[in-house]
Amino acid sequence: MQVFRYSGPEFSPYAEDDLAPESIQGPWPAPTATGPLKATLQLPGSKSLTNRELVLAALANGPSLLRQPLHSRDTDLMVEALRSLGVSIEEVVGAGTFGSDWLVTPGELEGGTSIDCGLAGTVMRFLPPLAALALGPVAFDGDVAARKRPMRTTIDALRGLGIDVSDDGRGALPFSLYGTGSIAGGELSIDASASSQFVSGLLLAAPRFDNGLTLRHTGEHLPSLPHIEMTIVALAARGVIVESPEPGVWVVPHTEIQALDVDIEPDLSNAGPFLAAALVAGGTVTIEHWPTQTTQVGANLVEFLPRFGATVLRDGTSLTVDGGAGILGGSPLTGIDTSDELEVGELAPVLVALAALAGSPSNVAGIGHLRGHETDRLAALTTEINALGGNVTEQPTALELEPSELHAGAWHSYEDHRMAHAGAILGLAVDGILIDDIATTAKTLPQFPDLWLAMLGHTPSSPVDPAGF
Ligand SMILES: O=C(O)C1=C[C@@H](OP(=O)(O)O)[C@@H](O)[C@H](O)C1
Ligand SMILES: C=C(OP(=O)(O)O)C(=O)O
Repeated sequence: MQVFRYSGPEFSPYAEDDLAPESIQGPWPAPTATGPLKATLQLPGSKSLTNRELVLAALANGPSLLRQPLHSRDTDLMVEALRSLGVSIEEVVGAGTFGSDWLVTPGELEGGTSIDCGLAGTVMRFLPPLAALALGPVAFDGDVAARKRPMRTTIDALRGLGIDVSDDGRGALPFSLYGTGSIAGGELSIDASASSQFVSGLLLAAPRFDNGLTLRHTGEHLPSLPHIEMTIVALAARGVIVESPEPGVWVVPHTEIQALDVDIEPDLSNAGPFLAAALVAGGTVTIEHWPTQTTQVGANLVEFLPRFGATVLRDGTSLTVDGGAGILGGSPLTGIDTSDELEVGELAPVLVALAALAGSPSNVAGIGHLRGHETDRLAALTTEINALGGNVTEQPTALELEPSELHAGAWHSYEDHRMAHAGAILGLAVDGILIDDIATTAKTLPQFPDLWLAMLGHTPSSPVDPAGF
């Protein structure tokens, strides 16, 4: 078996103080697959669900227990921000494999604080409406890369709600708001075409506005609709019924947000690269605790991976992707053509990585707003795949891919966890891919390098069945 220059720790089920795989210094040689897979994995909790439940628990009418939440950079930033606003969040020993549960006890929201959003869209878009309910100033900033992400809609929305905001006019971080302790609410129009998170952030806080909120999206385009649905379902579970009398309009009543103990589902979008690996290496990858019903966009992998040639099997609460012989076993992938609007934009980097390895052309369309994600994902994917010999044409809102032989080379992650995932997928089939910053996966899955190696049979101490190797 090939030996990799991996110097990270043996897999341990989460070390509280060591979330980032910082022990991995320098470029990470993406391991190639040496045979068909037969791996069974558990994955940590969903970023999107964890950060919604943290916000709702912070605004609720009593304490809420979050079981098996995600412990990662994005969720830790949310926890720290809420604590600094006066919310108590205690670590509680739970039954989860990947860290403690969180007991969230709401308190009176206090301003006079600064919030580090890191590069987390959910922190920078969900927290300002909540922070505006506090009394006093709250400053928002984040990583250098975060200062490029679209925030004008949040800033305009706050002003539309009567909140005083000071910013530098770029429509981006940093900015400060001055809360007066309450928000009247009522009618508000926004253009959420750059991100669904603008809508979700307002809906999450709106039950605490004196008059609730009637929110109208005015732009032509509204991305990531399933994530708005996730927000509406999470609110409903806490007794807040959001009505949508017509597409792009949401009515949130002024009402109490009920305290609720919740189980956080595993992150199905982060299952993407692992399930995709079966199509490249061949064999099977099974994810345990796959929910039978979910609002997560990762559930759509069940629809997309078969279009490349996979078979998907459900067995109780496990989901298995069978890649057959896989590319490495001589079975080429079929390229895909997505519809006009890819609602599951979060999955795009994984789909594009598979498309780059496919034996027929692909068109991954309707992903223009991914230019405002952790990086401009259309530009980053095009640059990196083409640098390896790929044939990607970047269109304003789509990527077109033609089959091409890829070769060894550097893969830049651009501080984007899903770019790192895409590089790892290519590395399964292409020897000599060096990922510059695998540690960036700590944004939503600090265990990514360990789990990836374990899936490939490299760390027998991990919670993976290495049978078949
Ligand atoms: O609400 C959420 O949890 C998310 C919404 C989506 O954002 P966009 O609408 O900006 O794509 C998604 O891509 C992101 O990863 C998570
Ligand atoms: C777009 C993403 O993240 P964020 O929540 O920071 O927007 C993502 O995880 O793909």
